[in-house]
Amino acid sequence: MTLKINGLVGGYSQVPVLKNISFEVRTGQVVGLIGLNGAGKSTTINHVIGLLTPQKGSITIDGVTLLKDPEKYKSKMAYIPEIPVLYQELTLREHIDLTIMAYGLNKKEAWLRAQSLLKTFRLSNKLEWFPANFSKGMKQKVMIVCAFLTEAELYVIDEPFLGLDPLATRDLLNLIESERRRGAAVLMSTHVLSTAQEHCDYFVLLHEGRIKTQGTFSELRSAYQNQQATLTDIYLGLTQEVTADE
Ligand SMILES: Nc1ncnc2c1ncn2[C@@H]1O[C@H](COP(=O)(O)OP(=O)(O)OP(=O)(O)O)[C@@H](O)[C@H]1O
Repeated sequence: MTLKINGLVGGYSQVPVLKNISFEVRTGQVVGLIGLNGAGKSTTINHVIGLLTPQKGSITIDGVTLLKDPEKYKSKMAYIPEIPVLYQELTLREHIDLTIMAYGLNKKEAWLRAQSLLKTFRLSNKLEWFPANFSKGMKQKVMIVCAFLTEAELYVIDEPFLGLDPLATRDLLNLIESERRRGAAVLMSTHVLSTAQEHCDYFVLLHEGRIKTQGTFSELRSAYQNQQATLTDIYLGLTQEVTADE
């Protein structure tokens, strides 16, 4: 699987927030989309999931655009939004059934995976609960369970660690790693740079809708001319550089 973003110009109505964005996410890769507030991370993700249409450039999954074959494009992807979106009138069990139906999964196999995910995220005894009864973190865990039970080829995760407790953060990171080993690709935006440094193997640093730099951590360190630099050092260095430029 290859997600290819090529020369993307995009954004909202007439305002092109993103200016010529190009990067790729391949099978077995965890790519971190890093940037300051308002850099364009969520806008990029909204283009990838098809909420926004490119003004210029293209986004393809294995050569297919959303326009050309929406079913094929979307079936390869599972998305976890920054703010959980759940159906108030559906129980946790019904959310899982709905996901199984929407992705055309084998019900028995998918429920086996769901049971294991529910156990991991300590939700096994809450199958009959409605979203109104869940805390913010629990809602996020429901989104995680539903996304990961699909065994997607590509996971798109917007700010995955906000609102998760340390135990759930660790469990999500373990899950991402095991899915990566299975052959899935992950694109995630995050501000938690220490975690990104440890768990992503490629980084795209956005600033004001442009890619400031991209590469593996060792490539970023080389470009920054400091082999001891942390991702936070590089990020802050980039910010200062940008501020100084202005
Ligand atoms: N619905 C919208 N309509 C118009 N402009 C928007 C909309 N959403 C975001 N923007 C603008 O697009 C730019 C990029 O925003 P985006 O949400 O992609 O940033 P981000 O990197 O995800 O930031 P954060 O870390 O704060 O979530 C900002 O200038 C923002 O004001």
